[in-house]
Formats: sequence, structure tokens, C-alpha cells
Amino acid sequence: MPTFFTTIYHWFAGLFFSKHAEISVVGLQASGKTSFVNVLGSGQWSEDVVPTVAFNLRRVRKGNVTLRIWDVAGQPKFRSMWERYCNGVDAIVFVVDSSDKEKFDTARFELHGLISHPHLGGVPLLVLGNKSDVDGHATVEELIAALHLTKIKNRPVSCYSCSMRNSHNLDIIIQWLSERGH
Ligand SMILES: Nc1nc2c(ncn2[C@@H]2O[C@H](COP(=O)(O)OP(=O)(O)OP(=O)(O)O)[C@@H](O)[C@H]2O)c(=O)[nH]1
Ligand SMILES: [Mg+2]
Repeated sequence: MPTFFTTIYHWFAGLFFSKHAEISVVGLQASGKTSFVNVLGSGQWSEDVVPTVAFNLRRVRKGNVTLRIWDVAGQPKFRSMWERYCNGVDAIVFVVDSSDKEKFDTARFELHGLISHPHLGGVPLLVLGNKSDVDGHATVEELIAALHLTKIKNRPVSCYSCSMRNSHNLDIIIQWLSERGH
């Protein structure tokens, strides 16, 4: 059981050593952005997630890093908002439904359109191939090829396969996000 002094110590340590990162989560509708933010924030997985209207802002603490996460809607009418919510962030997370290969061309078009904005140059990009629990999902190599990720030269790019349903690769994603803290 923590003593009074260890509690005070952790409180002080949190004050002086805490870091912050601002993250924007974008991607086509139903790729699993809100599920990702929910699982990250509270470990809560649900089949029934309401499609996001506009955006949600969520604050998530991981270790000594506080993440301010913009979960932006993915339906076509909301995609023009992505650029605004990516402005000034420490990282962009682009979520793809890796089991829905018919949407890869649209995902590539939207991703490259977004990162072509000059003021977003240099912002680290994390591409998540979500729904790896679904049979026939694309591998990381297939996603890298389909989304032309090797053509992106003006920023660090990472790509992981993951599943919000079974938390596959959640630990390395949290690690990646925490490293954006400053
Ligand atoms: N099988 C499986 N289903 C998932 C996974 N992640 C999300 N889903 C499901 O996919 C559907 C859409 O998830 P959301 O999190 O609402 O997707 P979104 O990207 O936020 O969608 P918008 O808000 O409309 O842009 C929901 O039915 C989720 O339960 C996953 O890892 N595996
Ligand atoms: Mg959503």
C-alpha cells in the first residue's frame, strides 16, 4: 500500500516529469477510429459504436504522457475537416480497415491529399491497419504497397497491423504515441 510520502512523491514527479502530445486520428468511416480511442482510453471494446459526427476530443494518460486526441469523423462530408484538426499536432494517426480492400484506393487518395498540405509537412504519420482479427485482412506489407507509403518522404512513417477487438499490437501503438510526448 502506498504511504503518504510515496503518494506525494508520485504527485510531484507527475508535475515535473509529465509530457504532453496532441494527436489527430483520421481515416475513412467505419475504419475503427472511435473504437481505437475508446480502447486506448478505457480498454472498452464495443460492437455498437455510433458513427462520429464532426469530432470528439479525448484526453488519455499513458504513464507520464498525457495525450490530447482528436477523433475526427470519416464520412465523406467530414473529410475536408481533417486538415484543420491535423494542424499543429505532434502526430497524425490514419486508420484503415485492413479487411476492406475495396476501400484502399479511396484511403490512399484521402491520405495523400491530406499530407500534401504544406503546413502538415514533417508531422509524423502512423498508419494502422485495423481489424486484423478478420479473416483475409491485408498484411502490413500489402498496406504499405496499397497506400504507397514508401513514396512519403517528408516525415517519419510507421505502419502497424492491429485489432481493437482483441487489442492486437495495442502495446506498440501506445509506445509509439508516448514517444511523441514532449
Ligand atoms: N472486427 C473488428 N471490428 C472493429 C474493429 N474496430 C472497430 N470495429 C467495428 O467497426 C465499426 C466502426 O467502428 P468505429 O470505431 O465507429 O469507426 P470510425 O472510424 O470511428 O467511423 P466514423 O466515426 O464514422 O468515421 C464498429 O462496428 C466497430 O465495432 C476491430 O478491430 N475488429
Ligand atoms: Mg468515429
